Amino acid sequence: MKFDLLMQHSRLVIFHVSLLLMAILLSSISGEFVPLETIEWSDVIGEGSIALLTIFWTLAVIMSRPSGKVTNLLVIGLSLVTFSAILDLFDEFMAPISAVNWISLFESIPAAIGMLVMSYALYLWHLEQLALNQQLQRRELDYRWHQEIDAITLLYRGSYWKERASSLISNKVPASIIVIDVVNFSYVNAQYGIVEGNRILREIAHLLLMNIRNTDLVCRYAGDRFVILLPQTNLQDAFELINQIERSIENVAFKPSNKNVSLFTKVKSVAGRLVLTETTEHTLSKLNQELDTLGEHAA
Ligand SMILES: Nc1nc2c(ncn2[C@@H]2O[C@H](COP(=O)(O)OP(=O)(O)OP(=O)(O)O)[C@@H](O)[C@H]2O)c(=O)[nH]1
Repeated sequence: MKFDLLMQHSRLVIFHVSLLLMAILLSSISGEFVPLETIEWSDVIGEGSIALLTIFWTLAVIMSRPSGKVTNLLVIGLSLVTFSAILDLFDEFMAPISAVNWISLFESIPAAIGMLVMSYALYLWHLEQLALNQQLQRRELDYRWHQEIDAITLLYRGSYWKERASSLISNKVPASIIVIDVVNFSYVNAQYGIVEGNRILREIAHLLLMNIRNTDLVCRYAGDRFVILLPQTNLQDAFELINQIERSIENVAFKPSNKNVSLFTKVKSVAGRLVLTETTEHTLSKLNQELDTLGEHAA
């Protein structure tokens, strides 16, 4: 949960607190306190828990989600349910002072509307999640392991790649491998600083993702080195992909911030087969050695 999101959603916070206060105010002007011995404490615990939990869920939504329609609708729906829950709770402590218990009319209607609004919000959330899953597809092969995500490029780390490659070996799925290294990356760091270097690594990761298919997996291997797993792909297609990747990266003009310059980056790459009879470490180590001895494609 991020507390800065609480500030960013200040209007939603004000809306939720206002409804909460309005429910307390309405309850207090519509009735008078009943003697303690007539209170049903089991009802108080049940209804109080609902009120507290809806407040907690609202806070959780506000502190976890970015601004937008889904967040607004979730908070509006939850606030209406909280409103009804507070009226319901106070109902246990107060007896109506007028003949018509108009408060009870308010008890269920906001909750019903709130549930409808939340159902629509959850439907939109589902659509949003489908779009996010699509974006994630080329970042994860067939299962999610969030602690293995590299914070700079948001790609999975090499260990995840090895895990997925070993799984292909166990299932005897043929595959090709590409290892990519940014040429002269230490120059970028020295010239523009580590923060800009990180940004360029992130941009290169995006370009790599753009170049691969949904069935492929690209991971950050280490430093300025990336590794791609291409299931059911022959070596010729892997070399074709290398060509496309190298061309797409060398044609992009990166713009380091605060400098009016364009930075062109190059990568060098090698491709090989995933060998079903040896460990992924061994195959990768051979490809890394080949990459280290490779003459730079860059000028
Ligand atoms: N900004 C940034 N730099 C990193 C990160 N990890 C490694 N590096 C830098 O990447 C550079 C890698 O250096 P080298 O392995 O010599 O590679 P190179 O300078 O690209 O040289 P060649 O590969 O021979 O072309 C070093 O300067 C590291 O400091 C990182 O997470 N962020």
